Amino acid sequence: MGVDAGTGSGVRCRGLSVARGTVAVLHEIDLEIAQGTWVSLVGPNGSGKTTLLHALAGLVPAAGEIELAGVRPGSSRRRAIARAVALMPQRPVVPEGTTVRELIALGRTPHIPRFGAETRHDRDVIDDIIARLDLEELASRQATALSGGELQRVVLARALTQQPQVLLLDEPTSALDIGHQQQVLDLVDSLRVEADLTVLAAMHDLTSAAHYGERLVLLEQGRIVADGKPSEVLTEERIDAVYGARVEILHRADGPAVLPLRSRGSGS
Ligand SMILES: Nc1ncnc2c1ncn2[C@@H]1O[C@H](COP(=O)(O)OP(=O)(O)OP(=O)(O)O)[C@@H](O)[C@H]1O
Repeated sequence: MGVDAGTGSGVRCRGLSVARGTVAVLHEIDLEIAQGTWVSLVGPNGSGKTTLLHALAGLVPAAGEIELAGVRPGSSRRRAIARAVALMPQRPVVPEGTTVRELIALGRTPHIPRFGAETRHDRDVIDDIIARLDLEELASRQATALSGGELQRVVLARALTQQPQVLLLDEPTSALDIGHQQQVLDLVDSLRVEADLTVLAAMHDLTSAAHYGERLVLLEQGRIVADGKPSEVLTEERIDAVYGARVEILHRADGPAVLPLRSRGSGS
């Protein structure tokens, strides 16, 4: 069965399954994301969020049909995939001896012809993203000497200079303070609007996931167990059943907020 035409620059997968060794990690995932939409991917530790993002990016072998922005990770050329799709990994690999600017500039690689050099346009894209993430003061530093939160913003900058049509984010704010969390999520959202970018972001903070994603996809043990508007997916009963967590959902105008509750009898 082929993937239907017409995903535009969105994401579509059908029957996506991934096995690690003999263990099935993702089971027949069907997912369709319209171009320009932000979908937040949530689920407990080990539910398969990273594996799904890596399978969509073509980094792990997967069975099933996958198409992102018109490319198929299993059969398209690496360069074509890299022009269409950027992944911000949870655990970035930083080459020794690389400055922050050099690391960010790597995002332009798929746009620079082989044996070619950075053009004025490439430099403008890099400078714009560096400015929008307030990274100017870090630009000449060694990337290996950054704090966890600084590195996370630099790795996002690299993904953004790639100017992808689909952006896959793996817990993009896990190391960031609350101010930088807002800065990063607001920047991604404004780029989504400006460039009609499609965003799939694995996030543990359910409130942020609900406020930025117009849709939430909830994974549990490698299967999608809920997919819909944040207010539909995030119920107290479901969070208890899937995460084993007691929470209160606060219904706010800009989306549900998830308040963890201290268990009765804990503390003094
Ligand atoms: N290379 C691997 N070899 C064996 N098992 C793996 C491998 N990579 C992932 N897994 C297993 O696959 C399952 C899904 O892992 P994955 O990292 O996708 O989950 P996750 O939802 O991103 O988790 P977290 O929220 O903890 O980051 C886990 O049980 C994990 O141990």
